[in-house]
Amino acid sequence: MVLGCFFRLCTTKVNINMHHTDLHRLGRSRLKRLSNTISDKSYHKSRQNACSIQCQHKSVLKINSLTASACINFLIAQAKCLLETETVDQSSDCCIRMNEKVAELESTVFSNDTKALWVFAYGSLCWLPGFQFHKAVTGHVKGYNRRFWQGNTTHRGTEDKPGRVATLVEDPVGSVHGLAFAISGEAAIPYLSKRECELGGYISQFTDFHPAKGQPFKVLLYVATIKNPLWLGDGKVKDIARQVTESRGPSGHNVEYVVRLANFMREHFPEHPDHHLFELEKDVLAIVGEKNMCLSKLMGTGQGCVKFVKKDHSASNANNDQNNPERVDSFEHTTRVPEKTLRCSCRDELPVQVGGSVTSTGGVAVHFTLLNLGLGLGFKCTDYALYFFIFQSGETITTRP
Ligand SMILES: N[C@@H](CCC(=O)N[C@@H](CS)C(=O)NCC(=O)O)C(=O)O
Repeated sequence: MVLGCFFRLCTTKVNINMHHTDLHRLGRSRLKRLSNTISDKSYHKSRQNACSIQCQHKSVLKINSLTASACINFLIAQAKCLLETETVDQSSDCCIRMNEKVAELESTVFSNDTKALWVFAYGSLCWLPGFQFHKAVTGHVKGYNRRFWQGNTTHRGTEDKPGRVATLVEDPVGSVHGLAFAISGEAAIPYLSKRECELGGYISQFTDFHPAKGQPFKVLLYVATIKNPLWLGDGKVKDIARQVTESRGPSGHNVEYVVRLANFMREHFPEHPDHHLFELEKDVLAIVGEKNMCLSKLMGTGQGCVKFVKKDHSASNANNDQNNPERVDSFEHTTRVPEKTLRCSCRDELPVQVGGSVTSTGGVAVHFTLLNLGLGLGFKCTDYALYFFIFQSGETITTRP
């Protein structure tokens, strides 16, 4: 069965002609038969120097359609980024570079036991992911330190008064703790590309993630490097703190960003203090006090923020095959999911679970699990498609508030 997706890359924009219903139709058959090994079958240099890559599945793999669409959109984002940086007469190089991306993605997604595309969160993504995911685990990446050396004019600052947000700076002996999300759904990658790359100046790259328990696996991380126009670089922590207390953007005050991240790190990684972050938070709160600013106002309403709790695996671990240990320290959404959106969790709770959700791409889905099989019926407002899907037992289908 061919998972056909065809996208023509032109020098100015990327069009995708992906058959949504195909994805869901493919999702209807057992997910295991779904393949998304993507390899470029052919590319050609056209008059417009466009580079078109036809993707066709190469082998049967056990992954689900949500991951497939996340992967396809990741490739599209990569191709768009490549084309924007490559001069137009290098479209053949662009396609060769795309092949490398395809191979990297293939090894990344299929080398982990969840057959998912994982994203590492170390800044606002820890408390404001904003995209659909079906697993979240704690852990760390090596070779970096977290630093507030990236400027921001689209979320926590303005052009006149840029704020400061987190990025990773390379350090051979450094490590940064955070969350890895197994993302799902076609909206996740375009959302992250816009939020992180287009609006934030970050670039995406793969690195190894070391979960609290289990083998390392590849994650996609978004990092702002010295080359991006918003880079502010090193500075005295007190000066950075002053800048933070004077910056506010469309997503809220810069103080909220620092304090929420510090709270997240204290709660989930008490044994791995981030001294740069905690010193910055201390100086920020000192200035807030000196200037008699109202912290609760600076912290905003918390709309969209999520709080993670460690999932209690004791019950399910008891009857788990020791050879197939659950990834412990995994997290699950807590009750910050709005009332109208029920969570459907298929994990060993009741034999029958009914759930409803508004999907992140503007669809409405009713889903229920019967024993270990997840069935769902949904209507996607975006392309007026009625779709039916099944999902593997054990996945927690949650919808971002
Ligand atoms: N990529 C980092 C940093 C992401 C980040 O903080 N991005 C900022 C600036 S582009 C953002 O999205 N902020 C949203 C907000 O401040 O509410 C992460 O994994 O969390």
